Amino acid sequence: MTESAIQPVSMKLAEADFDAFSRDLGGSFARYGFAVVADHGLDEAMIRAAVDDAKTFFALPAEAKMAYHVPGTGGARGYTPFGKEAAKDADVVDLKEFWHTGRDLPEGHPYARYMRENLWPAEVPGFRTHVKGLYEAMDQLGKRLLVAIARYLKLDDDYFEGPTALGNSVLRLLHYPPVPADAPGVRAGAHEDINVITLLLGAEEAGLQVKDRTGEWLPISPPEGALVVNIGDMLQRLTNHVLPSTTHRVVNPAPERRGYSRYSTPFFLHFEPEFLIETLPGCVTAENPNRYPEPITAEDFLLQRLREIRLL
Ligand SMILES: O=C(O)CCC(=O)C(=O)O
Ligand SMILES: [Fe+2]
Repeated sequence: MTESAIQPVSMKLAEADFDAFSRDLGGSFARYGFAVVADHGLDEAMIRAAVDDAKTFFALPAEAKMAYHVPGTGGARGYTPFGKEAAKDADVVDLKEFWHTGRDLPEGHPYARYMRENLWPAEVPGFRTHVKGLYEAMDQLGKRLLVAIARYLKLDDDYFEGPTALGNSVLRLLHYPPVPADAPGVRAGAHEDINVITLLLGAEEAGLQVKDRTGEWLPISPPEGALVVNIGDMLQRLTNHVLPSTTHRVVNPAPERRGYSRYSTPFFLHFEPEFLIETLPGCVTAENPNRYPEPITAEDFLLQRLREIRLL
C-alpha cells in the first residue's frame, strides 16, 4: 500500500496565496475526495481539553451514559451507545460509541423545528465550555475551507456563506474501545459521509483508510495535529461528482494496538436544513451530464440517509 499518498496542504499558503491554496486543496479533493490540511491554527490546548472531557465521559458507567441517549432522534444530540450505528447496507454494527453536539440556535429561531437543543453531561464539568468552543472553532475553519472550495469551483467566494450560516453541523466525539481478536465487524465499516465537508481531528492513531478510485485502500496517516478533510454526499451531489464523496472506513488495530482505545473527532459541516441542493450549472458538461435533475432539500436528504444507517 502507498504510505501517505495524499500530500498535506498547508493553511499558511492560504494567507500567502489564496488562489494557490484553493488550487491545491481543490485538486486533492477532485482526485481523492480527501485532503490533509496542516497548520490549521486550531488551538491545541482547546482540542486537548475537549478530547480529555470526551475520554472522561466515555469512561463513565453505561447507565450514566445512557441517561444522555435519546431514542428515535437519529443520535442528533447526546450519546449513542456501542452497537447502534452501522454503515449503509452493512450486516454488522460498527465498534464505536459517540457523542453529538450541534449548533446553539438564537432564541426562538424557526430552525428549532429541525435542530434540537444540546445536551451536556453534568458529570464532566468542563465539557460544555470546551466542546462548544471546539464546535465554534471547527465551524469557522470549515467555512474558511468552503471559501477555497468556492474559488476552486469558480463560484463567488461567498457562495457557501448563506447556505451554511446556521448549518445543521454536528461535532462527533468518537470512542472506539479496545478490540478483541475475534470481534465481528470493524471499528467503522466502509461508508460515505452524508454532509457537505467533514473536518477530522485525531486520525493519527492508525485505522482510517480511503478507497482510491483505483480500488486500492489507502491508509491515511496525517502528520501529528493535521486535519483530515473530506467531501460528503451533499457536496458531491451539488457538484455533480466533480468533488467526489469517497468511501472510507476505520479498520481494526494491529495485534499490538488492540488493547488501546481510539478517539477521533469529526466535525460534519452541514447546510442549513432548507437549502435546496440543486446541481451547479458550472459542474454539468457533455461528458458529465446532470446526474440529479431533481433537487432535494438538505433536511430531506439527511433524513433519507439517517434511515439507511439505522440511526432513525
Ligand atoms: O474515526 C475516524 O477516523 C473516521 C470516522 C468517520 O469516518 C465517521 O465518523 O464518519
Ligand atoms: Fe466518515
